[in-house]
Amino acid sequence: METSRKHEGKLYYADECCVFRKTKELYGGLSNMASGFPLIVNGVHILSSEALYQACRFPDRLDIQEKIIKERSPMTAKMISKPFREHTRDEWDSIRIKIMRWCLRVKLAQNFIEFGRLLETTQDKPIVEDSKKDDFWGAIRDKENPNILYGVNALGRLLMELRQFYNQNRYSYEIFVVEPLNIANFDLYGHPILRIDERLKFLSFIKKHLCIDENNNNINIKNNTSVVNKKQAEAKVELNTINAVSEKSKKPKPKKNTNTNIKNKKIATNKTPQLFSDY
Ligand SMILES: Nc1nc(O)c(N)c(N[C@@H]2O[C@H](COP(=O)(O)O)[C@@H](O)[C@H]2O)n1
Repeated sequence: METSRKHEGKLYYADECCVFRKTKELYGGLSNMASGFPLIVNGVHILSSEALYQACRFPDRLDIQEKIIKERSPMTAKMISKPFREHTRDEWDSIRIKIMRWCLRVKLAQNFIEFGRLLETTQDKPIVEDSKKDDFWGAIRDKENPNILYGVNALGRLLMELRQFYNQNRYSYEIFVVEPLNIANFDLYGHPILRIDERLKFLSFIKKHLCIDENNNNINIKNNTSVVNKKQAEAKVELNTINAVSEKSKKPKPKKNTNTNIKNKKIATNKTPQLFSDY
């Protein structure tokens, strides 16, 4: 159970990580606050993973779920839930990581090209949500050295876990089929949340963007302008640009850990296991 363990904070060097705060920044799409990654659960259209996560707090309150889901802005969806926090389901703190992991899996299954591409651009670097005051979901900048962030970074860690899952299971059944969580009252609008199965949708997406010549069994990408192809080309250009920029901006590392507040904190690098696999 999450509550029985203390989550360990980690120290991150921003210049070695993929950091996101604002949704319009390079890695902003990793934030639950990002729009452009719509979801459908039990046939209900939900505009962001934030709205889905917040709605999961209130399985017994259809009215609150509806208020959250009908909000256009993800941030407002979170804010609108605040006055109702006392109605949050009882065991929330012990299941919120599981719920967030599930929300991210749905985001990937239903936005495979866009979100997968974004995960790819993070290579194998630590992913960190740069937060002003939330050192559980994100990590907070050190006042003396803003290159240093410290926090549990739960969202960043779940995204790294998802990236690993994506790299190991790309185009597989597991990516496109997301089972509901095995917890009581995992409900939306009074009905149990059902399995999400995006296989047919993804297949028809692929078919739409391929020319299938059934006479000689050839499969061609339409005029080289298929969405998949174009996105992959764009991702390559973007990655090259990121690499070029980070090569250019290689500068001597700032002095590390001179600040006594952070001296004994664990430093996270891309070699540090930082997943939540046991939850
Ligand atoms: N207040 C706020 N502003 C942002 O810009 C954020 N990215 C977040 N963090 C996100 O809030 C969600 C969790 O909220 P609660 O645990 O219900 O407070 C989660 O998506 C964080 O990533 N918060």
